[in-house]
Amino acid sequence: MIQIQSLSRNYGDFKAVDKVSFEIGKGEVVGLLGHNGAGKTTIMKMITGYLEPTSGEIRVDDLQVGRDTRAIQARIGYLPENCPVWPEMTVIEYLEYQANLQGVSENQIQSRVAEAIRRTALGEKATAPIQTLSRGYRQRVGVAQAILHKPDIIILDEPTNGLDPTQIFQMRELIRDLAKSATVIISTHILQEVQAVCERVLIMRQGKLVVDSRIEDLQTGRQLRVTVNNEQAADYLGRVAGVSAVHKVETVDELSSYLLDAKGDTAPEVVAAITEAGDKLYRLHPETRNLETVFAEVNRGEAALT
Ligand SMILES: Nc1ncnc2c1ncn2[C@@H]1O[C@H](COP(=O)(O)OP(=O)(O)OP(=O)(O)O)[C@@H](O)[C@H]1O
Repeated sequence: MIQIQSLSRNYGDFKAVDKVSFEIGKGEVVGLLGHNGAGKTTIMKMITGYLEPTSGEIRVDDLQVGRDTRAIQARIGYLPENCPVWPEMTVIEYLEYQANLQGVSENQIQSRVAEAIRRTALGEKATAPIQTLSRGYRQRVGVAQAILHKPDIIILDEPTNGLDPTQIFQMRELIRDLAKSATVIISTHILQEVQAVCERVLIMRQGKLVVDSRIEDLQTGRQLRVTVNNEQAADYLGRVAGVSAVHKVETVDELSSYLLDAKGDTAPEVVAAITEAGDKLYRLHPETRNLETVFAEVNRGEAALT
């Protein structure tokens, strides 16, 4: 449904987004995860046609951003990072105004606004001026404006930013509800956000896409953590049968730790290789790879798309 091909955006010499490619299928709920400044907002602005790519291509089915930006925008509901809402308008006035801007026909505006208010549980605040709403309610108004035109793609930039735990819970419920009828992309720097609502994660680091995986695939991955008295042990650990990759974690007091991506139980072979190399084994234990450990790998600069 959405195809991103070698997408880049530079600001002067700085590469905010660097040759990113991915595809998102109809109905998927995808989390775009990365620390502040990783390039998430820049990607979302390019998909929604509000920012021009330096190079690369964005397609939505047979439409192309640039050539068919208007038609694509008609299919996308977008909650920007800092949702601009008019403080003096009431919720209903604002949503009617937005529905108008989004090209909803005059005779449908009332029913669309009513439906958006119902889905975002804004009923009791419908006639309140936006400036009197809490941040959680204002975020919901932002989501309500994004769904007025019944988009089949919903893009939410940091939807739970600044919300308290109850509001976060409510926003997640809302996102799950939206996901029943649309493809959803959520950008966040919060792991739990992705874990709570997404089935797939794209992890960005310094403008590059470094992980693209289904969450359940990440969680079944197994790793062995090994500590030996050799800083160069990665050379032979990588040759052990069943070990597909070696990530060096740290060297402390002349002891080096490595994480080995391993298929099945390779512990006996790893011990044999360490003995054969004449090194001393200080620690060896299995670790379950999950979103948290993968994100930590990414931020140590170890994970890379193969
Ligand atoms: N208009 C701009 N001019 C120059 N640099 C920019 C501009 N917009 C963004 N950047 C830079 O591009 C990089 C990516 O920014 P972006 O907002 O996409 O990151 P992000 O992952 O969404 O971060 P955050 O979680 O903080 O919103 C950052 O280093 C940012 O400073």
